[in-house]
Amino acid sequence: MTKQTIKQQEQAHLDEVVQLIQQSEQKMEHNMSTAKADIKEIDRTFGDDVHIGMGDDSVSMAGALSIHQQQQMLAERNNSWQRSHQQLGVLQKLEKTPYFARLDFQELPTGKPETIYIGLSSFTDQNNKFWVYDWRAPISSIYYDGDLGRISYQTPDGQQAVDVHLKRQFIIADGQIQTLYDTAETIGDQMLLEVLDEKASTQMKGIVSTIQREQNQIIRDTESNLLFVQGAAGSGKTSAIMQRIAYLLYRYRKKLTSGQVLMFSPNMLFNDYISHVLPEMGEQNMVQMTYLQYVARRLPKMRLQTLFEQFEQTQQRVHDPVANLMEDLDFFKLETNYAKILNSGGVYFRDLKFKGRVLITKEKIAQIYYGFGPQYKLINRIDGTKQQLLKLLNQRMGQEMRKKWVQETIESLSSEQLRALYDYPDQEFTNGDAEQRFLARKLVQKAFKPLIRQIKQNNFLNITATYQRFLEVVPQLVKISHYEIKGEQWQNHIQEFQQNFKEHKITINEISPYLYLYDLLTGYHGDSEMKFVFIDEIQDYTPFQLAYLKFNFPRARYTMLGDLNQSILVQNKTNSLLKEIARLFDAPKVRVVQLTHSYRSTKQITEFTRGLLTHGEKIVPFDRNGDLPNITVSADEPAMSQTALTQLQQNQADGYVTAIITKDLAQAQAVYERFTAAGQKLTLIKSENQRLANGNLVIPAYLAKGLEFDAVIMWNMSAGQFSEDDRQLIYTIASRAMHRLSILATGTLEPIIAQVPAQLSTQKHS
Ligand SMILES: Nc1ncnc2c1ncn2[C@@H]1O[C@H](COP(=O)(O)OP(=O)(O)OP(=O)(O)O)[C@@H](O)[C@H]1O
Repeated sequence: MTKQTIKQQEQAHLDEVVQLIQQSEQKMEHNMSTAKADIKEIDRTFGDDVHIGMGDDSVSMAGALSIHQQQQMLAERNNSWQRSHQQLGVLQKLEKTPYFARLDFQELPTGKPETIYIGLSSFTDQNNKFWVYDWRAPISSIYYDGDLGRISYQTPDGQQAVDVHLKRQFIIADGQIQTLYDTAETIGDQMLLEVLDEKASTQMKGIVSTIQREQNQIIRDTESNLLFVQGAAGSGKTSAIMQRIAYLLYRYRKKLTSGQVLMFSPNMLFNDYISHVLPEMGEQNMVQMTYLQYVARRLPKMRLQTLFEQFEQTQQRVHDPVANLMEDLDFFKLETNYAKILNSGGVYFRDLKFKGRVLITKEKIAQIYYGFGPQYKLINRIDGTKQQLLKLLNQRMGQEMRKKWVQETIESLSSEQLRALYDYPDQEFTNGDAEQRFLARKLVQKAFKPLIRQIKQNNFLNITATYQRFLEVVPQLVKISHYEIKGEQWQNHIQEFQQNFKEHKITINEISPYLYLYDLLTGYHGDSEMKFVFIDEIQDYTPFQLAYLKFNFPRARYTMLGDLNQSILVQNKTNSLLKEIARLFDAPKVRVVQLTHSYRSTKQITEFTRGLLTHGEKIVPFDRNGDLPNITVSADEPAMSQTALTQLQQNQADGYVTAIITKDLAQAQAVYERFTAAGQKLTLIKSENQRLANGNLVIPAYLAKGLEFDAVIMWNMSAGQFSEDDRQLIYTIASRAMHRLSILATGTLEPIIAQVPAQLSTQKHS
């Protein structure tokens, strides 16, 4: 059959499917309008009935019954409307692109030949005939996993073998087949090439139709408790986890809600970037947060270091042994063990005060807390203390009732306020004294309420003093010299913590151990509702933070993704990170997947960026061609600006949107000002709270994390700007470019860039 005839036949099939989808849409619209009319009708009758029932100030029995029935009907109709509305949304998407692949196969050993089509979601007609299969259905996995021939796939009843005869891919737009490929007849992946050649946008794209085999393992993994994905820049880690979430929501659809899936992402800008992917696939978004947000909301009165400050600090910090210790898994363990010591001493308390007076002293509280026997755990101790304190408070009630303020308050109350204190109107008392006592008790009870709340919320614990004490004894618990920390350095650290605390500030390194100690003391066991936790850009987390997350979501299965070549916030530690994390999980349930292919950039850009790394051998570029990266070394800054401007205009003429990426915010700001003064329109991205704008941007490196752009201009890659520790930062910046990469410098080029083999780029001076 000629390609043309095949296309005609496929178009005829597509037309049939589109028509059926349209019929289904009409049915949904009809359902919606009936539901709407019913709702209106019920509303009207509902109103009438209430009116009838209101005759004697209370609703009659008959009225009440029908109201109840009608409310139920109303809810049912509303649900029906909602359901149809949602299904209509899916159908409307499906109508434009009903499917992207066709498979012809035969179940082995004795099945009949079958043909199925695969799309974003399934579509069945009135007779329950499947016209389109959801890409997440078990059978669809043969599209992603296999070539032609014999292959088996996992069904709910076990493995099923099939013989695949045909695997056809389609690009369909608005119900028309643009192109189709039979994968056996193409070299490389044509469809992938077409998709990757497209322009970047401010929203991440779904990759359902071109998921690669190595990515599919990640998406469909249901066995691992820790799935650790190491992948080069642009290898589709983030894309794959978005698909994985959609897959899990489908696979466990009755048991898992999107609220039980949590994703930690590098910054909020990135959250915005990926926020459309799941809704596009007809699923709700998971819960999304940054680590900073997660910990900061536990201490709302403290000011936590921002991402910006954290980045600037990492830049300045050459080698900080104190931070190295505090970021370590050993420190987490040390703290865990310290909790045992706290059973015999070391917990500090606060006085419980009432109207400026100390009602229960901290010494008294300590006596209660440590009065429980050694068999008590911290959680029992705190519970026991709470109970005793509440009891004590109750005993103090009698004393308090005799205080002058009580009598004075009673006298000052209006008769209305007094009435509000009685249990019921016209309450009777044996005599005036009894009434006075009753009122006094009521008043004191009311006044004690905040105190009771404080007790229940553990406010009698002095967590800061307890934490500080912990820091003080650290040198007795561990040889800090092993971490190259001098006694004096540790003392300085404690003072810094104290000083910060006075100013209501806390650093990112301190907040996790601080909260962990609080959790240990109060017996918090974490949120066991969360079923799946995803952590993107894992290389920017410390082992301590990861251990703390694991503690917070003890029943969750974890997917962690990262590129150990791209760590920009944590230095020196990345190689041991995986080993350290794996120690937190059961070895048989840990799976490590390496993604080696890089899809984002052209072959030329990937080969160049690979050259920036000392261990970049494992990165395999996708065979998509473009210009060699161009490097221009200018004599001075004005010349560099001019080169940037010319490049920007060239990119624009070629239809590429450009991001100028700078080392830090100050430089981004300077570029922005200079370009705006020269009349060039540019958006400055200076905070993660911003939205990504369309058009050309200037953005500091730490905010460009995880994003991608048609063209990237790396600003000021001059010698002296960076240190050897910044190799990963430079790699991260360069690997944001999809189609074109330009590198600018003044004077001498940064050595890390200069050592990349000369044939991988073009170079000139200006
Ligand atoms: N299977 C695929 N089909 C089509 N496009 C893909 C596929 N895999 C990755 N891509 C594209 O490659 C680009 C990079 O993907 P993604 O951002 O997920 O990579 P990443 O590994 O998270 O990168 P980084 O670590 O550099 O941020 C995106 O444009 C994505 O759409």
